[in-house]
Amino acid sequence: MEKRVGHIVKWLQDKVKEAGAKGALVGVSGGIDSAVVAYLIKRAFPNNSLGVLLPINKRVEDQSDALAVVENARLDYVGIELTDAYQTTFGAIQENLKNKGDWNEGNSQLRGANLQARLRMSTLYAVGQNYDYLVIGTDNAAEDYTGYFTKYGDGGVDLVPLIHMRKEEVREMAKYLGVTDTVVTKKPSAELWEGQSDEEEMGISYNAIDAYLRGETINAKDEKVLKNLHERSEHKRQVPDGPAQFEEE
Ligand SMILES: Nc1ncnc2c1ncn2[C@@H]1O[C@H](COP(=O)(O)OP(=O)(O)OC[C@H]2O[C@@H]([n+]3cccc(C(=O)O)c3)[C@H](O)[C@@H]2O)[C@@H](O)[C@H]1O
Ligand SMILES: Nc1ncnc2c1ncn2[C@@H]1O[C@H](COP(=O)(O)OP(=O)(O)OP(=O)(O)O)[C@@H](O)[C@H]1O
Ligand SMILES: [Mg+2]
Repeated sequence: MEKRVGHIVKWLQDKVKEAGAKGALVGVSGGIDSAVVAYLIKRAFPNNSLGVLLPINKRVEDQSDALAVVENARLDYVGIELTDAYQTTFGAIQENLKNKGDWNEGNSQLRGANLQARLRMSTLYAVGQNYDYLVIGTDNAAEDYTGYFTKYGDGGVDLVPLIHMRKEEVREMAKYLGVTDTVVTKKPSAELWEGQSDEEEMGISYNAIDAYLRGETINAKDEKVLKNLHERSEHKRQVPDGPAQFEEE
């Protein structure tokens, strides 16, 4: 495991150097993926790394798991509450679309959730440029394959060090790095709404996704769910499409 950690750490150092940047930052949620990245950037850039706590509808001091992560990783950090920014922006969208008679209540929870992820992304870039740090993403292989992330939200980052790691491998690396049991064993959640659970929302378990990514056969129902998630999210793994170059006849 030390070699695998070293491989990613060296890669992070090379990429940051190549970009002419000074270091790296990550949004720390209190979940396992960002905890692993927090430890990795601390190793790669001991004096030029930052954890950013971005609570929405919560106080920084109430993000106890995220605070424990940065403290245990000895990672410098800053907390920025985005509750007002979120409520003002989503409130203005709602008010204006309602006045226009076009407000769609149907998927408003999901739209609000995606706005939260994108406000976090915008904040991370603004903080990153302050320090000349790159923004490090936390997407793992399972999230990438299923498209379980917000396009240009938590998916809007400069580097993705965990992208080839299954959830089980992230867990193993977390234990190795010294991430606390509370974080390692916590049920994966985007925490974009009360009671949200990755596995319930996706309709498939990380164990089944990991098994598929290991090349094993999974049951037909899981395979169908997975195939559907993967196909529907293909656009998130591509650069935006454009028409073919127009040629005058
Ligand atoms: N074929 C296509 N070609 C080009 N663009 C296409 C498209 N289909 C949709 N789109 C665009 O993509 C948008 C939909 O994608 P997107 O905005 O990502 O939204 P969507 O995939 O609907 O939702 C994001 C999912 O990721 C989950 N999530 C988000 C953030 C963090 C985490 C976490 O684990 O922490 C999880 C969230 O709970 C939700 O299930 C559409 O509104 C449209 O603009
Ligand atoms: N409150 C928050 N403060 C800062 N960053 C956040 C916050 N919530 C989410 N993020 C960012 O969004 C990323 C995506 O969330 P995601 O839930 O997939 O990862 P995680 O919370 O680290 O792990 P898990 O998937 O096990 O919950 C996080 O890793 C983190 O970088
Ligand atoms: Mg989470």
